[in-house]
Amino acid sequence: MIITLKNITKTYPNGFCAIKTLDLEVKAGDIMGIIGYSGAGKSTLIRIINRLEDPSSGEVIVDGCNILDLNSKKLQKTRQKIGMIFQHFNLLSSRNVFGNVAFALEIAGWDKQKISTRVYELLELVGLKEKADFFPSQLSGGQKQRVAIARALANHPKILLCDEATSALDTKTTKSILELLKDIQKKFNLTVVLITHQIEVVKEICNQMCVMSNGEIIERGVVHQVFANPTHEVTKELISYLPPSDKSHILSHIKTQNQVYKIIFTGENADEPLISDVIKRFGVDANILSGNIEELATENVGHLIIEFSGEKIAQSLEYLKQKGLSIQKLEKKNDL
Ligand SMILES: Nc1ncnc2c1ncn2[C@@H]1O[C@H](COP(=O)(O)OP(=O)(O)OP(=O)(O)O)[C@@H](O)[C@H]1O
Repeated sequence: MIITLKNITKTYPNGFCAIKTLDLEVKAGDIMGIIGYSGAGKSTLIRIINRLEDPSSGEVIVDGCNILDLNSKKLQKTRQKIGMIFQHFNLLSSRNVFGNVAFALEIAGWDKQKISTRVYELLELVGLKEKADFFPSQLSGGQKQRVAIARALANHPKILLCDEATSALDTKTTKSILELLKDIQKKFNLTVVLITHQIEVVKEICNQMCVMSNGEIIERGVVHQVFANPTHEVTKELISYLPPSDKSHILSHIKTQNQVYKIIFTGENADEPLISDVIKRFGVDANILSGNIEELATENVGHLIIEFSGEKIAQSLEYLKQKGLSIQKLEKKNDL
């Protein structure tokens, strides 16, 4: 294990207990997602891993060393092996992109020439070589996070801690930052620990996950196993917020045969077994490719994407239309 937390507790000076006895193990090369609602204790936990926060009791073993035993000089050295990125990027506004990344190397005592080579190497890695002279105020959120990632990687860390790294970003930028994190994890065999309140972040890049609630880990395991069989109510609720799944498999059906339809039903006809009805009546086959129900403020709206086969598809569709369902044939990507 590259990170082991044993019997950790944390009570803040005001007497608030943010972490009640907690154990955590992270294997080298894992991408561990720690998810939970606001106030669960996630930030406190991740900050304990690099001792930005000291626990009230317990042990923090990073790469074989109990970091609670280290004096400040040795701790600083160890921290170079643990990069960190934050929700609000924490860049120095008075320094340009180059200067922000160089800062981590200056502190670590690198010589000037080596700093320059390394900074450009890092900016290349995060796709920002052309922006070396820009100041943080001239960058988008996604670009700022790329600078922060470059800075976090400067000293060749073994571990990268991400504190809500995508929470301030829009969906598309979030995706690109998660892609970048995935790539660099692979490239450098990094161990990544990320905290988030967004379940899609865990789904997108983590292989291991822990769910936190009220200062405790209430569920943990391999991501696909927890998703397949969540046991705790909080986990079930978090997973229920996942947006509808990836559409690539539907696209492959659209390409290979053109009897794919989107069927939309609203509140009043949602409860009738209309699909099994048409299968029986018209002898068609219906392969359900996706389905979801959105609970809107006024009414529930359901979408089914179905691939039909059989002789009487036209009659089946006519029947469903008469029952009040809206039907749209899917012929290309943009129809989805
Ligand atoms: N310095 C502090 N002093 C007292 N209480 C604190 C301190 N920092 C955090 N807390 C409390 O500890 C609890 C856990 O906070 P923490 O920030 O770790 O949770 P979180 O899961 O990261 O939530 P969020 O996503 O909102 O930051 C919260 O109730 C918070 O108010």
